[in-house]
Amino acid sequence: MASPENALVQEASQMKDHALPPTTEPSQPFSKDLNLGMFEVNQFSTLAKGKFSRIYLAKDRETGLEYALKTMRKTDLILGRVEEQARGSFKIQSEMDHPNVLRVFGQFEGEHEHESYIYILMELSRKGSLYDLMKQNIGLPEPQAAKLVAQLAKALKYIHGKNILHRDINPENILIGSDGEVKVSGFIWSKPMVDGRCSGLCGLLDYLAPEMLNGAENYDAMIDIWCLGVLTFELLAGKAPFEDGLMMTQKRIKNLDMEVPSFVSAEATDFIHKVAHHSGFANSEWWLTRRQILVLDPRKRLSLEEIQQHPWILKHN
Ligand SMILES: Nc1ncnc2c1ncn2[C@@H]1O[C@H](COP(=O)(O)OP(=O)(O)OP(=O)(O)O)[C@@H](O)[C@H]1O
Repeated sequence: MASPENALVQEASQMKDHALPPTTEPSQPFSKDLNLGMFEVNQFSTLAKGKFSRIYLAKDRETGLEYALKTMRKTDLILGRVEEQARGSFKIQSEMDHPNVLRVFGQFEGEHEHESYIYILMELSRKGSLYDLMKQNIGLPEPQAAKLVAQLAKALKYIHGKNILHRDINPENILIGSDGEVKVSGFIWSKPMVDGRCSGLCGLLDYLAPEMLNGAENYDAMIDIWCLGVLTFELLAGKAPFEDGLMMTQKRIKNLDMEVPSFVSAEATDFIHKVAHHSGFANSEWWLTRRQILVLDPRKRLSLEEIQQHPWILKHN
């Protein structure tokens, strides 16, 4: 099973001065120190619960702008040994500025009913997460899935371009913006790469890459591409490809033991599948000449550029 590892402790970032633009959606970090009193928070209506957090709708009393406020009890973070990661993730995410990455606007600390909390003020995702979206569906329509995957590839290219590995791409960490666009979040396990590589075991069991499970001391950006492949499968099939008991899931990942359902189109299957299961594709020109996403050897996985050029992505975008 995934076990946490410590990320770098990082200082909270310096916020730049700004004036809030006259829109209903927040777009800039705050120039002043934040505190809970500045926001109207309905504590009885939780937007969602995370592993270490609760997320509330928070309205800026001065501007009326709405945010999502993530509240994390310090005791829970310390017990879960993730306090450093939580602080580090804010630093990483606050330096991101991309339409497909969830924005964070500020971080502050405070006391509430004799407990210490860390608060993170974020862009509000009004449509929840991919996890919420998939709860209602048995697989998404392919055009919708291909659009989401294309946006995710763009977001990952941006994140990798900032020398960061996300390391926890999964449906709960992909939020949906007001126009249905992808917003990557959940940077708690994200880490800067050193010479293009990272180390440590982390992430959701169903999404762990084989090189992590095989104990690779360090790995590269292909780890996130593996997760993108697992996610593509789950978006289309309605369940993750290796979903099973704890030990079996690991075994199945290592053996690439998965079966794309027959209702998934040939192009989409081609995008995600190990061809051996589908003899119909074993001799296809695409398979023989190009690499795939869900392959055991990270060096043979599609790159983010190749993903964007895949016929299934091009057809629906
Ligand atoms: N900005 C947001 N707007 C709306 N809902 C959100 C927002 N951020 C998170 N959520 C909801 O809360 C859930 C949990 O959030 P998140 O995954 O960030 O918490 P966590 O599990 O404590 O943290 P992490 O994934 O970093 O370990 C998400 O799956 C999503 O449904």
